[in-house]
Amino acid sequence: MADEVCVPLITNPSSCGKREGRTTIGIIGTGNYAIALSKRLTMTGYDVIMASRRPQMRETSLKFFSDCLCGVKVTSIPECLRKCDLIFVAIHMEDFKITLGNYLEATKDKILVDVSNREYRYARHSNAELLSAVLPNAIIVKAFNSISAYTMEDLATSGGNHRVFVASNDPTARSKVGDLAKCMGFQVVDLGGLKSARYMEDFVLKVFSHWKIPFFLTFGIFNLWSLYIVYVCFIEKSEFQWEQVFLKVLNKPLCMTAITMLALTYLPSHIAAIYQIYNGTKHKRFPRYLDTWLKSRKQFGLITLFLATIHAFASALMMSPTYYRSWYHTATVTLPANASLASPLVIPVSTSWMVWKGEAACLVGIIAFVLLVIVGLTSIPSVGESLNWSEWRCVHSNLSYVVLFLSVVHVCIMGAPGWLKAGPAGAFRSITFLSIILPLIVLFLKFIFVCPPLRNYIRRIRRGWERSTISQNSFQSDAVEKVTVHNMKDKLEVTQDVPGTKSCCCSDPADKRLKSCNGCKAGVFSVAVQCECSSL
Ligand SMILES: NC(=O)C1=CN([C@@H]2O[C@H](COP(=O)(O)OP(=O)(O)OC[C@H]3O[C@@H](n4cnc5c(N)ncnc54)[C@H](OP(=O)(O)O)[C@@H]3O)[C@@H](O)[C@H]2O)C=CC1
Ligand SMILES: [Fe+3]
Repeated sequence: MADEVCVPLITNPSSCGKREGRTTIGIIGTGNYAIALSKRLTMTGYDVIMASRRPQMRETSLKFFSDCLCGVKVTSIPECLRKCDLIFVAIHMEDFKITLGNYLEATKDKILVDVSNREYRYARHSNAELLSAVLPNAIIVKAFNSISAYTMEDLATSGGNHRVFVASNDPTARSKVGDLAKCMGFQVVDLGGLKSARYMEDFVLKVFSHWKIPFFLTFGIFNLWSLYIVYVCFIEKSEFQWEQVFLKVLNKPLCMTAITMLALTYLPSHIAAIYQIYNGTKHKRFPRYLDTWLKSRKQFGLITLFLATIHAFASALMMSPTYYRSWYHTATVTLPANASLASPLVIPVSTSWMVWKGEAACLVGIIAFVLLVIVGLTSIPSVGESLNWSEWRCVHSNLSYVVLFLSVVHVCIMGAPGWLKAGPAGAFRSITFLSIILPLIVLFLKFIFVCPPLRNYIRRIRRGWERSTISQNSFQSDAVEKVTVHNMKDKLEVTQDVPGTKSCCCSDPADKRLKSCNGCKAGVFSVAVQCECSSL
């Protein structure tokens, strides 16, 4: 942070009014955002001039409403533009032309910071570009639009987003505003030219953008499991009463959806690994679906936690021999023979003692749930930031698989006795068995990828090693053979004057990666031959 930019904070309120020699920042507008900005700038140690269309009237009302604006002057817009070189434009986009359109000369070479937001997404031009068109002589910087007035005013306690994106076509102005934002206590992200303002304005209008796909997928999976469970429990077996649908029956698809979502949280990283092994590089982009899936893993995990929590509460509420008969011991009550009973009547009665199955399923379920909560807690930014990289990796790469494994064990304990009774045909159709297929695939992939040959191979790829580079190097180091390669549309022209087998290389102009060439078989290539290139 440059010293000349970052002026000291005001620690003594009596220094208000004695601020000679300090940078003065202008703010056009006297609304909520302008007030919040002026408070933060004043707290940071800047002098502030607010500009209003009716300065006298606004000065009185501002003094009346806010006692924190000591020393902030309210002037007319032309005076503010004359006195300040850096001015925030804290008015609505619709008012740019009508309020500022006449100040073409006054804004010449002034840095105007546009903080405005739009009401709708996907506008053809950003507000900042519009301001730039209204005031072509000014240097427009887009910044602070993602910071609410509340966060701006009370940075220490609001807990909001503290990242300020900055965009401008003028790099000096961009860094000046960036320095100012840093002095105000924000983290700065430089987004380059003013075109980025479109993204900045769109970004604040997105509503739970990362949650849509995970939410709809969860909804779909939950409905599929529910339909299957309703079919099995009500149509096929008539096992339950309709009045049990709210807790006992819905608890099953909740559990199944939770374990499926947990598996889907970890599956994309394995698919990514398969892609990287197939491509022999980490520098090739993943397909769009995988990219989105990888970015949504946190949402998948949090949805799992949400479903698992409901499942845990619902199960705890129903924990009785009435609901889970097979989890409890049964005792027998024998009625002696009498006039109406020829022989003694033996009636089985459930006791409140659990059998091993109930106790084991509860224990494993509780451990899995608590560990899942721990994994979920580390996805809270403040908790995650307190972990170092190894700790974070340990939680998300190892502990989370322990959760998946324990969840599978939990389901197996509940389902296995039934599978044995039902035989292979019945077991394959059971709800418990079907729900662990995907988690087992994920655990199997994890096992494969932690085994040394593949683990080392993926590690090399992720550290930048490329399979095609190696084949190129070995090809180039073979100095005896004279091979000339002409890269033309996936075709290779080879001239070779040494007999024997030669695997040659060519590059694919489309993806700029080297590929192996299968066309060069054994033989003497005394004339140029053409061969097709294919991926390794
Ligand atoms: N509030 C917030 O949390 C955030 C706001 N922003 C952006 O900051 C800007 C200001 O927002 P906010 O302070 O909440 O809005 P307000 O409605 O509270 O204030 C707008 C101000 O614009 C001034 N103004 C200038 N020209 C006109 C005009 N022609 N018609 C009406 N008013 C005019 C007015 O001041 P006067 O009458 O003294 O001239 C008025 O006080 C907006 O572009 C908004 O998108 C960005 C991020 C967060
Ligand atoms: Fe369970």
